[in-house]
Amino acid sequence: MESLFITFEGPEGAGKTTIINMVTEEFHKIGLNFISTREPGGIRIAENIRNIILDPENTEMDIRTEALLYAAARRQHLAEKVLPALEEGRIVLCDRFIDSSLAYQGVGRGIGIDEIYQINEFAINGLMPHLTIYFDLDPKIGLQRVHQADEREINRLDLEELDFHLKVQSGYYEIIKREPNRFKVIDASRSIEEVYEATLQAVLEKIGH
Ligand SMILES: Nc1ncnc2c1ncn2[C@@H]1O[C@H](COP(=O)(O)OP(=O)(O)OP(=O)(O)O)[C@@H](O)[C@H]1O
Ligand SMILES: Cc1cn([C@H]2C[C@H](O)[C@@H](COP(=O)(O)O)O2)c(=O)[nH]c1=O
Repeated sequence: MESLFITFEGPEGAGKTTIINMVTEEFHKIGLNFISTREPGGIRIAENIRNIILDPENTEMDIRTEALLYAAARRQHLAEKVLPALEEGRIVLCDRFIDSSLAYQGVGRGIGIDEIYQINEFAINGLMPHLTIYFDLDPKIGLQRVHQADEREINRLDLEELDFHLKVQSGYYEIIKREPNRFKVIDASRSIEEVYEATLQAVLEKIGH
């Protein structure tokens, strides 16, 4: 089977982790050759960078430093984990990728989508996802879910004002408008089961299964 790079995007608490775990279980059952990973993180160095970025105590972090740290974590994760898996012909499921930087740093922080793309181009060297699932959810509902979830630690980005998260959402909408063919938008306000079914269908269709 041909390698495929599939990413999952959306606001806080949209259900990405929940649904990726369910898709992963199904992929194991079907016997697909895949890995499931996340950004920022997925490997030791990138998890260390993640801890620095998301530590609620790091309130003094400059927004460009933040953007560069996400890009650095992305590069290491690609070099160490994603690219080798793709080269071996595997499917890669990734919780967040460059679109998070474009939406959060580009629009949420106000640096600009094109500026953030430029610094990330050095990290990704042309690699873009074949399919990106966007979990569409009102950021207010997503934040409520996150604050109610016992297992989820509240990080520095979660603590941003609602206005920041609304800007992030508008950033995602702008990126989707620019590249409509790469995205599959899924209504994430439905039940977990419904969101899972819609996601699985979109992913299997892309894989040709
Ligand atoms: N469709 C849904 N309806 C109601 N609750 C949901 C739904 N999907 C996920 N949840 C719950 O919302 C919380 C956040 O879900 P999850 O961690 O999967 O989101 P996420 O998109 O990975 O969030 P983040 O990116 O902020 O880590 C969890 O408690 C999860 O059980
Ligand atoms: C990759 C990436 C992520 N972010 C933000 C988005 C979230 O607030 C956190 C990651 O936490 P999650 O629980 O794993 O979703 O980081 C970002 O601002 N820019 C990025 O490039």
